[in-house]
Amino acid sequence: MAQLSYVSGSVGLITLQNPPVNVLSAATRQGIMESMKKALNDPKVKSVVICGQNGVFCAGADIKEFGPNISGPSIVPLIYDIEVANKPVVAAIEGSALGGGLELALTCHYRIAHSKTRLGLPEVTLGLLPGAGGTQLLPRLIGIPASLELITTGRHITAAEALQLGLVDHVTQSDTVDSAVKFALSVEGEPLDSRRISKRPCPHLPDLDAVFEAVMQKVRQKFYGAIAPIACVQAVRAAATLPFSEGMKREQQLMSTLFTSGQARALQYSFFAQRAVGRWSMPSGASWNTSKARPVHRAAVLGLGTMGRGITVALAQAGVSVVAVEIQEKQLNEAREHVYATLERGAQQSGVSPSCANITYSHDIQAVADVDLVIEAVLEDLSLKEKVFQQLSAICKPGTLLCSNTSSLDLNCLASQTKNPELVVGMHFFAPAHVMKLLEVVYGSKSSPEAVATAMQLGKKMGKISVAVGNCRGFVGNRMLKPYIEQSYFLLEEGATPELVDKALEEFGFPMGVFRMSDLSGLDVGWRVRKEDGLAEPVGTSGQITRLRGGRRYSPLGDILCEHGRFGQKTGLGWYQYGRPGGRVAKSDPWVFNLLEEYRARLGLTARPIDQQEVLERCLYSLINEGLCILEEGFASSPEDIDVIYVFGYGWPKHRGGPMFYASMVGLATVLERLDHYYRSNPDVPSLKPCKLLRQLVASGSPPVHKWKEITKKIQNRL
Ligand SMILES: CCC/C=C/C(=O)SCCNC(=O)CCNC(=O)[C@H](O)C(C)(C)COP(=O)([O-])OP(=O)([O-])OC[C@H]1O[C@@H](n2cnc3c(N)ncnc32)[C@H](O)[C@@H]1OP(=O)([O-])[O-]
Repeated sequence: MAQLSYVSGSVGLITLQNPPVNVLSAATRQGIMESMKKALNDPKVKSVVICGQNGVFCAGADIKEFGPNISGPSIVPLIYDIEVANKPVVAAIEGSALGGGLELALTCHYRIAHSKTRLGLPEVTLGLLPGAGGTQLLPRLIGIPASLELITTGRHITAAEALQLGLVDHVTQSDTVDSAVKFALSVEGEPLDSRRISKRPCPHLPDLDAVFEAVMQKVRQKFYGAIAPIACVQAVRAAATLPFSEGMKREQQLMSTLFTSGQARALQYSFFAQRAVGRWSMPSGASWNTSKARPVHRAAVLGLGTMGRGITVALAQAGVSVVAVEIQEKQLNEAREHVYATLERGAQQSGVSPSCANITYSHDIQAVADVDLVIEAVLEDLSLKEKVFQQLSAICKPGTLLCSNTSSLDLNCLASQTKNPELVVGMHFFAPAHVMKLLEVVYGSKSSPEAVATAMQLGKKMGKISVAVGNCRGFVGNRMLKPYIEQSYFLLEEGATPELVDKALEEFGFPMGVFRMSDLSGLDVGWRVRKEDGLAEPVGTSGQITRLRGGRRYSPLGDILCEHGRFGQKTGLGWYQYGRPGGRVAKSDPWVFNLLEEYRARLGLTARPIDQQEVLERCLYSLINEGLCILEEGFASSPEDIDVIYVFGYGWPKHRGGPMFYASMVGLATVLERLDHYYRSNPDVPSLKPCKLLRQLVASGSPPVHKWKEITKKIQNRL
């Protein structure tokens, strides 16, 4: 797991060998310890170089080993043996040096990095802090402000930025190990005291208290409810105010609290869940390892509204050549400018040249004739989309994949309009499409595994986290949102205000509560769907309001707002007031309070006090219940799929893992008991009726999330 070899006469070369990313597993730690000892005791060795196998230095501690029973030598003493070594130790960094991997490099006396390396201390994203001395060493090397930024965000930086910050000594474009070995030879015999970072004082900062206070405030706001970023600030403060050994003790204290926290478990679960969704499967048994993706060199985007523009940007940034088609000339010109400006901005931020050359524009649908894949992003109207799919099927070369960005329409209807329904899949992006990480790849009843594999791979190329899901109404994300929104309306009828509901959800950790979010995305979107479904009926002058539609409880409150032209931020009025159309700052609106009072009076409803706990239980547990139904019905293949969708597409707080993980943390029996309770008092709300899978999971002793699949399979086999 770590191998010592001898090069250039006097250099001991220690190579970490733990594929794929050389994490510091027990065996690797043992290997480093033994190799170091051997190299330092060998009189022939005058200097040491540490590198990683296969072009990766080290991705840090082995997250899989985290738990109460870690075996093998612990990291801290191991890497400090390196710092105190009396022979120069040089880190040859390439690929990644992250977390414990960067801490290992920090205890080396010199750091040589390849220009393509990414470095960082991402522990905070796993609910931890850099607990192998990172919080004490980094500030001594690069100063407090830069360390605070890197440690509290976990951001990965380039080698160029690392050089600028003084984190590495030299950046090379050529062979890293060769460069490090040459460098090691050049420093053999030189004094090492000044190279030991722990011996350095932390650079002085005159307004220390003010800096820490400001950062703490920022962190509390930005990572609302997350404990790790706060502990990170506290640990760096220890570096600024205490001697090294005392600072290390403080780091360990803070780390031990985080290590066993529920937030750390949730974030580490999420780390593996993000990777697990790539191992997708379909109910037919087809899966990622039996299906081959086709190459996509040239793609087309059809319809250049907000979504189409974002998708064009994302494709171009991924290096895919794009044909962007918009029938309306004015819209096409606007889109061209918008896409160009977005690419320019993105290029400025990332320091690379913009990818505008990759895009050609056309107002003629025939322009898609020779592309490998089309993403349709026209208006969300079934008959329009059906027509477009008929045209695409006639125009495109044989084998072109036809994808729809629909967020809710039946993919099978679109596929049925084409000659080759097996080539049709959904690619449901989230706005803004070039920013949001999530992509739902939707397979219909005829989609081929090859088509799914291609869309999944293209998503990855675009930097998305792609999740394969089945073709049910609203797919996974929007389907689960429906009962969540429905409950929030019912809560208003019963006595809550938009402010109360939003506060409960925002304190839970959502960036926006349900009403602020509806105002942002536009109330008219849901209204149009409800009208198509025959649910939204005008209240009319008679003032007759029916709260039971199709045998289910229904709240027309959202429809009433739309009838008053209150579509949210874009009209300046929605559940809140925004001062002007397009305004962003939500203010309470007495009009809404009056509406609610009149509405309740008209229906003879008495407002009752509603607390935040009830808001959370009703909104979140009904959403969780829907997620479990989706699993039961096989439209998602694992709880990880659902959790990743919610964290990366719907603002579910990362440190709560996702709805399925959260349910298991709360206790499935509790979720079941509360749903039973609410369903008893609301028998006309089917989404509160606990699903079979939930009952089955509780009856099976509430197994952890990764074991749910066994029970889901049993239910599906019985269905
Ligand atoms: C006192 C202690 C203080 C220190 C704490 C730490 O260091 S905390 C750690 C701080 N470090 C981090 O947070 C770094 C986390 N890692 C990363 O950010 C990325 O993996 C990468 C950028 C290194 C490579 O990206 P890429 O897209 O090329 O590849 P990929 O992402 O697909 O990974 C390939 C495989 O390796 C697996 N695996 C990876 N890392 C770890 C790990 N640390 N552990 C275990 N496993 C890990 C990953 O699950 C996947 O396995 P699968 O699914 O094939 O079975």
